[in-house]
Amino acid sequence: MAPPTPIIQTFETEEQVAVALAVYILHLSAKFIAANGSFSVVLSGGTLIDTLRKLVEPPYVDSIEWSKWSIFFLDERVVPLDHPDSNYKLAYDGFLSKVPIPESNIYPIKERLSPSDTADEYEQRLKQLVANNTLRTSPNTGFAKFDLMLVGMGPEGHVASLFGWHFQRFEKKRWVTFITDSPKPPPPRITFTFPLINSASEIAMVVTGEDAADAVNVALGKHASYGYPLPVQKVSPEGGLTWFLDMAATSELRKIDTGM
Ligand SMILES: O=C(O)[C@H](O)[C@@H](O)[C@H](O)[C@H](O)COP(=O)(O)O
Repeated sequence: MAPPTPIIQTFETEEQVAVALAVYILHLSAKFIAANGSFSVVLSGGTLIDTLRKLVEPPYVDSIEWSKWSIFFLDERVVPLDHPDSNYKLAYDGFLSKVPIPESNIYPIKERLSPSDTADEYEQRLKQLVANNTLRTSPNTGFAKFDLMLVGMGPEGHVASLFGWHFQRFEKKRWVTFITDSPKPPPPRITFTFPLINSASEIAMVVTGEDAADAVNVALGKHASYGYPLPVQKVSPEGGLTWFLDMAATSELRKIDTGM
């Protein structure tokens, strides 16, 4: 079955993106908790965590059943969890420390393993969570089916730690893989693979700021089907895909094509 058509939402400012994202997450949280009694959320690092700031403020923060949430990491830098480069630390300081999600529902990487062992261990943990019905499975792919992934994009179109000319983006079998030469520092990371990402129920692509404008133009502009796809163009979940963009991120997309 063809994936559903993406919904593209553009807002004047990043502040408006933050509000719209909070409303979207609030609705999905209520919907999945009503249906399944739980809500599994996967976080990217980067500016996304700051764009989640409205969710931890009234009225949103008080309308969410945080005890039903579980938190996973789309990609993670292989550093201790209290290291300034850690996505867990970024998420904890900016988001997780401000909401009552039970600690046992938060799934950071295991520290002090090699990148390869860190990826293996995280993948095994996800498989155990599927086996004990904490996570659901996609009947189509056999991969875990997360309720919501919140995905950022780098200026050259990477998502998670899946970069343009690095082989990890082609992985078909693994759920979680590793990279030791990430072009975005720090080099050692683990990352969800595309088959796992695209098994999700809902993905929000949250992209703000002028640095992203060229890649947004490639991904969503009229030449999107030309040439070799950026990693972001391979985000195509079974469920819904919603883009949250500010005007700065769409500045190239909105330029009138004069043919010159
Ligand atoms: O660990 C990471 O670096 C992130 O998970 C990465 O994939 C991020 O989401 C993008 O690079 C966008 O980052 P910005 O929002 O900071 O541009």
